[in-house]
Amino acid sequence: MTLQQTPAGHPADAESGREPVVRLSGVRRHFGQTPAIDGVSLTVRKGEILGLIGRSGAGKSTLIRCLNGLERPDSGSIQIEGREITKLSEEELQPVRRRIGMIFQHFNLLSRKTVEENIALPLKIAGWTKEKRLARAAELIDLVGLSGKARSYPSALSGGQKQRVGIARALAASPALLLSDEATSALDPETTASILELLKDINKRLGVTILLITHEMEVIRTIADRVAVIDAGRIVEEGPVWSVFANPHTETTRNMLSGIRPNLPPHVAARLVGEPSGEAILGVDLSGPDAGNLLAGLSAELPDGFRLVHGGVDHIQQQSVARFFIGIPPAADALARAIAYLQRHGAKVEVLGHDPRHV
Ligand SMILES: Nc1ncnc2c1ncn2[C@@H]1O[C@H](COP(=O)(O)OP(=O)(O)OP(=O)(O)O)[C@@H](O)[C@H]1O
Repeated sequence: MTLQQTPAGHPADAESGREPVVRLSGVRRHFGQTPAIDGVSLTVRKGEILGLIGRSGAGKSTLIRCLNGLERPDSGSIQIEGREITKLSEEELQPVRRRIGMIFQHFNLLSRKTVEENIALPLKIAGWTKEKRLARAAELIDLVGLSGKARSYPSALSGGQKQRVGIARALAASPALLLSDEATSALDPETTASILELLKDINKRLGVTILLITHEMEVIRTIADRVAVIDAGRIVEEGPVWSVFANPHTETTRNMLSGIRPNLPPHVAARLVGEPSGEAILGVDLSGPDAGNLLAGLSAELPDGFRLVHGGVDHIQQQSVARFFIGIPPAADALARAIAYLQRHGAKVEVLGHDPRHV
């Protein structure tokens, strides 16, 4: 069994003590026979970053539209800061929408307005005076690292800078929730990293709650506290990011993780056979403080040693998450000893087959 420890002081510890900003319960939305959202229950708590990940067509956009009242669910409950929104009129929805700041994949900036005007726009709509709007915009321009760009137009900005304007605009009216809809999907890896760092920094410094919708696990890995996986309109898995990475329970999650989690190299997998012939190839998963020392201990346990085929130790939310593929030589009791040792240390072990090339 893989250890399921929660690191001391991690946000997940305090989760139950924090009030929900968003609470969905049994939300359904069908389009004809197609269930876009099929009974989703999900809570985003104050101050956390929840990553919602799913493939194209999984139901992410429909969920966002239900959250900001653009779409009404067929059934179920949606609460924003404790207020049920599913039955509200258009007019009653306005103040609720102002509690949600949104950032978009293509930034949605007004090209004829300057950076400060774009940022101040939600405040103009909310009735702030010009003086207050510009003071708030100046504060936010500094916060998102765009000092000196107040009078620039979007066309003079890079993609990353445009998204910084989008973030500042979303934060202008101090929303309860920042809803990020594929906000880094149009950016290169380096710019993505800097935008995610900014979001994390804002979350830490201002305590802003973030719901991050993405189809990229790397985004979740970089900044989320918890992850929920959506597939065909249902939440199929949910938990602290390190825990879901260490021990994904569903095929959907494993597929979404496949690009960033070590896998047995295909050329090795192709030559594995079932009958004991040559090295036994083991898949080993372990998370927690022992993960980094596991192989050193195994080598002391096996007089003929073993072969590291692939894998390593990852560090997610200050947790060590190890995933190795190792070859155990076909010596007398080596396989049984290796499995006993690994399981004694809490690792999840799977015999994947035998490699006749290594005898
Ligand atoms: N207005 C609509 N009319 C009919 N079907 C719809 C409508 N909106 C969404 N759907 C269907 O609902 C399902 C979920 O779609 P949705 O757009 O919410 O997924 P998604 O996860 O956001 O996908 P993507 O990442 O590609 O935007 C899909 O099968 C889609 O075809």
